[in-house]
Amino acid sequence: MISLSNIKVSFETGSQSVVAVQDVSLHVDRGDVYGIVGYSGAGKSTLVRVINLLQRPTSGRVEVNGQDLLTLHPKELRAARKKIGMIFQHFNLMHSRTIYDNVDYPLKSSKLSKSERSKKVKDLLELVGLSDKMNAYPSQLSGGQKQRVAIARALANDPEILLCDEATSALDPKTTLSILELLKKLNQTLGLTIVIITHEMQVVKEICNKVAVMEDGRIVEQGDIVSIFSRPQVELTRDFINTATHIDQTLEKLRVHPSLLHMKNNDIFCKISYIGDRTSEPVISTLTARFRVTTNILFANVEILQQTPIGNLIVVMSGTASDLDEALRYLQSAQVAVEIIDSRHLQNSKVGDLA
Ligand SMILES: Nc1ncnc2c1ncn2[C@@H]1O[C@H](COP(=O)(O)OP(=O)(O)OP(=O)(O)O)[C@@H](O)[C@H]1O
Repeated sequence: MISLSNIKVSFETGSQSVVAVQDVSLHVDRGDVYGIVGYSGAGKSTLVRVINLLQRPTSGRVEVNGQDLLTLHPKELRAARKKIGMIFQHFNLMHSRTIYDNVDYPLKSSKLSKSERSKKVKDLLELVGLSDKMNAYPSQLSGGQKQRVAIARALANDPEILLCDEATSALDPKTTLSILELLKKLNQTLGLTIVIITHEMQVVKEICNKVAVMEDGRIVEQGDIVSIFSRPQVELTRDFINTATHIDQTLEKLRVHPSLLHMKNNDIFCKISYIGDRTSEPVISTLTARFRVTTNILFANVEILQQTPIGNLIVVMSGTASDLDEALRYLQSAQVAVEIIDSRHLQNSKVGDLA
């Protein structure tokens, strides 16, 4: 559906040149909900604006739905752009017009009759749950409601793609979830392909089936959400995941209150991660039953991503040195990832040695 190849975007400001996007290739399939995550300044907004050529790349190729956008004439490009809706962090509604008029606005150049247009606007407002706000003005709506209006407006020309530029960043967590639910519904019922850029892995976790992680204008890691969450390859991705799964808050608490660990000589302080329907209980009970290793669970979390459970535990394992070695070998053979955080037993190991 979307294929970006070797995209570079640089901005010339006076004597300086800023490279915002550097050699990015990205492929989004029809029906994907594709997340692009990165900290501020990573180049996400610039990249997403390349998809509808709001930002022309300095070099590279932009293909959308089989069309090479950079070769289109202005009229063809306008038609192609109608099939790509976009929503923004600050909604960008017209404040002097009613909600009805905001949604109707993109239909001005359509071939629909007046009554067809009116039906379309009403249907769209119903789809986003705002039929009763038709005659209100944007200033009379909450942030979540404004974003719903923006979504209805973005859907007016029946786009096949919806680009979301930090669409939930100005909303509280509960409203964020309701907007993500709506996007999920649109993806499932209309088959809408969605690209979401965000600085929150939490958002990606809720709704995306694929994710790319951006840093300094480059994509440093990309793949399906379950692989990325269960086996992140780069430190930045781990940081984002640890924040989204609350692991870093737990580690911070343990750093501040090390007495909570109750560690003895041989003990191993580690993170255990597993994927699929294997639950933590058999793993932990096997450690005790087969290897005489007891496990103190300091934190446990299961995320369900794309119907796949991914479990993370932070534990202290206690036992004799040889029993602990055997237990670690068993965990590895059982496809359970172990990341040593600190270990007196393995004095010289680093975090991630056994991951
Ligand atoms: N029009 C512009 N002129 C000059 N530099 C720009 C322009 N637009 C973006 N940049 C620079 O390009 C880099 C990437 O910016 P971009 O807005 O794409 O990042 P981002 O990941 O979306 O961050 P944020 O979430 O803060 O918007 C930044 O260093 C930014 O200053």
